[in-house]
Amino acid sequence: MDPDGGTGMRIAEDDDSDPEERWLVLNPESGDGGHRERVRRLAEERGYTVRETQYAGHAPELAREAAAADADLVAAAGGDGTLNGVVSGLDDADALPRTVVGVVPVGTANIFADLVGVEGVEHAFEVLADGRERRVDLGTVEGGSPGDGSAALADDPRSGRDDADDDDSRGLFVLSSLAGLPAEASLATSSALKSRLGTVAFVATALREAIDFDGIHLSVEAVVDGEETTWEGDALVALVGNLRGFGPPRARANAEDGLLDAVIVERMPTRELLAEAATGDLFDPDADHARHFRSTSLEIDAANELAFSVDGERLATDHLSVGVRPGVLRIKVGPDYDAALPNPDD
Ligand SMILES: Nc1ncnc2c1ncn2[C@@H]1O[C@H](COP(=O)(O)OP(=O)(O)OP(=O)(O)O)[C@@H](O)[C@H]1O
Repeated sequence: MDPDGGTGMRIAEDDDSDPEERWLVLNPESGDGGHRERVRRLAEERGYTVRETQYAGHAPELAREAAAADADLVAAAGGDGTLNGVVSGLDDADALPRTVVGVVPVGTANIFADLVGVEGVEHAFEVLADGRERRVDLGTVEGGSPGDGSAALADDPRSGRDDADDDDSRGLFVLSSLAGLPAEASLATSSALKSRLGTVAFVATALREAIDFDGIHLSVEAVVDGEETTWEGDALVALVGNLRGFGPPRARANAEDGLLDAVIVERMPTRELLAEAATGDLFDPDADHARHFRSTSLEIDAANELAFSVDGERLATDHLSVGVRPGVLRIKVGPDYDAALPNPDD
C-alpha cells in the first residue's frame, strides 16, 4: 500500500513536525537589565516559549524544563553565565545531542556571542532562524576531591536536582576557566567596569593596577600530544580556554579542535609586567613569561584554595581537573564566525 494511502498523510506529518519547539531562557538581570520587554516581544513574535530566570542559578532548571518539553532549540538571553547555565541544564537532561543552542547577547561582556559572530539582539534572532549550526567542544571542570563539598559553583543551587550534592563541584564551560589575578579581579569587579573596558583591556588594566599581586603557586599537569607535561611555579594567571580571545590570533582557543588552550602567565618583576601588559604581549605564547599548552586534560593544584572563574562564575577549590568533550555542543553561529575562529597555525 502506498504509505501515504493517497491521503496526503505524509504531508500532514511533516507539517506536524515542522514547527520547531523553540525556547528562550531570559535572564532579566543580565547586563543593565533594560532588555527584558524587548527580548520577550521579539521572542514571542517568533513563537518562542519564554521563561525568565527568577533567581541566580535558575537557568539550568529552566533548560531542563525545555528539554522535558522536547525543545529543539534553546536560546539563552543573557551573558556568558546564562549561556553556561542553559548548556549545563541541557546536559543534565542528556539533551545536548538533540538540542540546538543559541545566544541572545544582553549580558555585560557577551564574549561567547562575539566569538560566534552574533552581533546584537535582532541579529541574534536572525541567526537563530537562519544561521549555520556548528558543533563545538565543551570544557569540563571538577574541583576538589569529588564529593568532599570543598568547592561549589557559587549562585548555583541546582534546584530540583537529585544529585546536587555529588555534582556541586563539577561544571562545564563554554569559554574558559581561569584563576589568578584576572579571576580575583573579575569576580570582584562591577559589571559596569567590565563593560566599559572590555575583557582584554580589563585584564591588562587589572594586571597593571595590581602590581602588588603576590601570584598563585600552582602545579599543572597537562597531556599534550599524549605526553604528560608539567609546570610548577608562581603564576599571575592560569587560563584554560575553549573559545576565548586572549592573546594573538594563533593563541586563541579553537572550540572545534577537541583541545583546550592553557596559558600560564608566570609571576614576573613589576617592570616586565608593566611592559608586557602595555604592549599586549602578556598572553602571547612566545612571550618570556608565558607558557602555552594545547591539551586534552589538565590537573591544576594550588597551594591554597583559589577562586577560579568558570565562564565568569565562581568555583573555589585547591584542585581543578579540566577536560574537554569534543563537539558536543550544537550552536547557531553568525556569518562572521569563521573570521572569528582562530587559525591555530597562523
Ligand atoms: N533573576 C535573577 N536574579 C539575580 N541573579 C540572576 C537572576 N538570573 C540569573 N542570575 C545570575 O546572573 C548571573 C549571570 O549573569 P550573566 O553572565 O548572564 O550576565 P552578565 O554577568 O551581565 O554578563 P557577562 O557574563 O556577559 O559579563 C549568574 O550568576 C546567574 O546566576
